[in-house]
Amino acid sequence: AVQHPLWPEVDRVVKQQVTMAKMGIGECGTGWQLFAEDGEMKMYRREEEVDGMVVDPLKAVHVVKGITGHEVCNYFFNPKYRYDWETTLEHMTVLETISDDTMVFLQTHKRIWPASQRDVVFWSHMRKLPNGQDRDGPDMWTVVNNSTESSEHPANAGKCVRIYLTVCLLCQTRVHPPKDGTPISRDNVSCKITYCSVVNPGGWAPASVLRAVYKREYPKFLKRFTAYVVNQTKNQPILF
Ligand SMILES: CCCCCc1ccc(-c2ccc(S(=O)(=O)CCO)cc2)cc1/C=C\c1ccccn1
Repeated sequence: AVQHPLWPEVDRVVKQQVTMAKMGIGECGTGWQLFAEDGEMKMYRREEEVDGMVVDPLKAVHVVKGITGHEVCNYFFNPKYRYDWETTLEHMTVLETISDDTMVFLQTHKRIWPASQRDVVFWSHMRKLPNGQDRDGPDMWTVVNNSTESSEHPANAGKCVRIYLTVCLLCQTRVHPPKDGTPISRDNVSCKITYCSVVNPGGWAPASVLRAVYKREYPKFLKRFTAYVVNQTKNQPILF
C-alpha cells in the first residue's frame, strides 16, 4: 500500500517515545521531582525552559485495577469519547483520518487566565506493542500524540496561540489469575499506565502560571480519565 507522507515520522516518534516511557524515572536522567502523589498515581516533572519558556517534561505512572491497556488506549485515542474526559477541551476537529489507528486533530483548549487561549494540531497513533521477552505475557498498548503542521490551520493565524506537544500513553496489562481456576474477571486485571508529555506553550506565558496549571491540571486529568475508563468498562466484557 502507498505510504502516507507522515508514516515515517509516526513510526520513528512512536518507537522513540515508547523507549523513553519504558525507562524508569531513575534511568530518565536527573532532575525529576515527584510533584503529585495520590494512591497508586505518582507524577514527576523536570523543570526545563526553551527560549525562556517553560516546557517542563512530565512523567506519570499509575496502576488502575479492573481495566486493560487495550481499553485505556481505545478511550484515549477515539475522538468520540474525548469531550467526556478532557476537561480543558473547548473544541476538537478531526482534520484527517489517515488509517483506523492514525488521525490528525485540531483542538482548542479553554483559556487559562491570564494567558491567551491555546490550540494544537497533532497526529495521534495507537499501536499494540509486541511484549518481546515473555511470550505469553499480555501485550502493551500505546497512543502517541505529536504536534504536526496543517496548511489549512496555520499556527497563530487566529485568536489562539499554537502549542507544541509530544505525548505518550503506554499501557501494560497485568493479569492475576484466580487460584481456584474460575474464569478471569475484572478483579483479576489491572493496568500499569505511563503518561509522558512535553508541552511547549508556544507564545509567552508566565512560568508561574504554567507551572500552576500543570500542577493542577495533570493530576486532575489522569484521575478523571482513568476513572472514566473504569466506569465505561465495568459492565462490559474484558477487551485484552
Ligand atoms: C497557559 C496554558 C498553556 C497550555 C494549556 C494546555 C493546552 C493543551 C494541553 C494538552 C494536554 C494534553 C493533551 S493529550 O494528552 O494529547 C490528550 C488529548 O487532548 C493535549 C493537550 C495542555 C495544556 C496545559 C495544561 C494542561 C495539562 C493537563 C490537562 C490539560 N491542560
